[in-house]
Amino acid sequence: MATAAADADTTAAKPKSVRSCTICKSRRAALKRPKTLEQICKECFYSVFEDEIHRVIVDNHLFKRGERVAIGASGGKDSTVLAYVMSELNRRHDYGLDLFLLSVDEGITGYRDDSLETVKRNEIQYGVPLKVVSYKELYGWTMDEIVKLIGLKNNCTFCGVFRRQALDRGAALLKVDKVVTGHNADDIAETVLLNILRGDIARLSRCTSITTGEDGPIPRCKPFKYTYEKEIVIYPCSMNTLTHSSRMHTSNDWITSLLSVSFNFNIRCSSTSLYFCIYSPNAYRGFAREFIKDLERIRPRAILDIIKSGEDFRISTSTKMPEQGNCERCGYISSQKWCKACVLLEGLNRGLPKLGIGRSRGLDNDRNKDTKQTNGEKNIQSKQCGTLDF
Ligand SMILES: Nc1ncnc2c1ncn2[C@@H]1O[C@H](COP(=O)(O)OP(=O)(O)OP(=O)(O)O)[C@@H](O)[C@H]1O
Repeated sequence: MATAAADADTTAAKPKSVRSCTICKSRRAALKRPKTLEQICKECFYSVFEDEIHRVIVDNHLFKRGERVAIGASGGKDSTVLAYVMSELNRRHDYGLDLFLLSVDEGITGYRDDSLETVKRNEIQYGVPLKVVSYKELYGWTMDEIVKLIGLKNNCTFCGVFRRQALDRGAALLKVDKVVTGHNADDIAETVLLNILRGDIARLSRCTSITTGEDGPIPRCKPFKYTYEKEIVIYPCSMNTLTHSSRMHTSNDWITSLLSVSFNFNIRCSSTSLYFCIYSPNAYRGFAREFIKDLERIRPRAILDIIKSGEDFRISTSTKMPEQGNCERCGYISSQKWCKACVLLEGLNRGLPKLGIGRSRGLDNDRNKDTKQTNGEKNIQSKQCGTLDF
């Protein structure tokens, strides 16, 4: 009778087929590239990963020589890898950029305080100066205090609105020309999907742009627009002699896989921020994320295809987009009388924290409808969606 042990012995006795790297054809393949499913060696993975990002930067003319660029650094995996890759490429290809790390401290105990320690280490490791701005100093409130007042529901709205503005304010203090963020291909595909599910045409039309905010105070770029999240996770490992289990490429448990290997990388990112924010139940985004991960398992190209679909959406020429002006209170860019941060702050300070949450409530009630007809034109306004975009 065959036993499990005997089966295991037979399997162990089978000679393993040794594949060579499909790129260099000489070294042994060490991993299946998540984006293309090519079997490649670590060295080739390391260089295609960086070369693709370099090509994205060059082909999209993301930077000009001499520009000052702030890297939005949360201490999480994406922005930590971004900070490393940006400083490497800047040096190797002589972009001539002045790089800075810019962190927003939302005041979330046990989450951001831990990841900020990582950013402080990165400042020293990569030799890139760091600026930290906090919600407390900018708005008088920490997220801990806001959550205490309003509870978990809707807190992402406050955090997303405040963070976007805080990054702009920090960037202005640093006098930078651009901000880069670690939004990756998975994030963008998720956002496309969510904007479709919400019918948010205004955001859908801009969420796939590699550079946004050119009409605002400081443009934002996403050099990882076509970079897969799984590859961002593998990249630090490929620099070392770590071996990856195939599980890492197959499901969401790559996070667990990553945490289970030694964090002895050149790139150190905070393990706390590998998980979602402690205040963010974010169920809706969570479903979209899971859906995209499922699609990716069946067909890795799905992520790029969703981004492509988002890029190819055309907004009807009779649709009037919101006109940008300035907040009458703080001067920040706004299509309303007051910017969203001022509306939310007014609510917090008046003890009416729900003021300004939702699609048509708040100070600008009458003016804040999603759509209204003006001379036969459909006027589209963005809906609140928490931390979704920058
Ligand atoms: N507190 C922050 N300070 C500075 N930049 C931030 C902050 N939070 C987010 N960002 C920027 O926005 C990007 C996307 O943020 P998001 O909250 O979606 O985190 P993420 O996808 O987990 O990225 P990361 O792994 O870098 O935290 C980050 O990669 C970073 O560039």
